[in-house]
Amino acid sequence: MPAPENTFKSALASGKMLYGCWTGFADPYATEILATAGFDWLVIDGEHAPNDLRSIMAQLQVMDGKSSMPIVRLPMGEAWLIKQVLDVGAQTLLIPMVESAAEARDLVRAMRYPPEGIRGSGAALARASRFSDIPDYVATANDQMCLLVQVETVSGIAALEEIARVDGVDGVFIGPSDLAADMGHLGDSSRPEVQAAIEDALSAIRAAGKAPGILAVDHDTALTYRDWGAQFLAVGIDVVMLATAARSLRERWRDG
Ligand SMILES: O=C(O)C(=O)C[C@H](O)[C@@H](O)CO
Repeated sequence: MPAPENTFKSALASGKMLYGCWTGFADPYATEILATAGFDWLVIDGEHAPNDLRSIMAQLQVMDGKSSMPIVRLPMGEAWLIKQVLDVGAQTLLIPMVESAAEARDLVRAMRYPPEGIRGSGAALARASRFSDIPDYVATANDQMCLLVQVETVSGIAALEEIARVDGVDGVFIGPSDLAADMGHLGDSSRPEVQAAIEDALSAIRAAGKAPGILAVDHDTALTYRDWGAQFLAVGIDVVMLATAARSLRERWRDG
């Protein structure tokens, strides 16, 4: 029995449009609710949400068997972190702040067992192998790994084509907030020069034969990014949805 199919990787390769949502509560109960909404994918955010290895694992557990496919974002692309999160069952990783093809190649190797890579072989006790219930897990896991790199700095954009063409990079996510910040427009990704950079980047990723991804919580902006070629498109953040709805409800009763 081989390693479980990475259905997100398969869907990405099919070219299908995939709509996603960010999860930031770092709680399996909230993620389980979100997984009933019908999104194609959910990001379990280990960069900007208070997640740790156990909370990431708990969210992977509640997503098992759901139609929404999990993507785990790590705070940085460190090999030891990648080893741990793959062993608890992640198959698709989103790694922020990638700025060179060399970094991307290192990430590909960190996600794969030898000889293709350096992933430590501890599958015997790992959730990923169903605790050794998948006897040929180590022999088949590499093919199910899906790497999404985030390009979100001026340096990263300059190296975008080389990064996208790295064998083993399945998709490139453009981070509008961090890119705007690095371009000198902290907090404002709507600036024309930032938008131009995003449009060119999404096009270049497609030209390299890889899947472009991005996030936009504003509906019209998300439509624009889809028109510009985004294939895995995040259209919401759970924390923002709750906070916005709660404040709006209270405002409706402000004057009784
Ligand atoms: O730079 C960005 O934009 C992203 O990487 C997405 C954000 O990190 C996401 O957390 C929403 O703010």
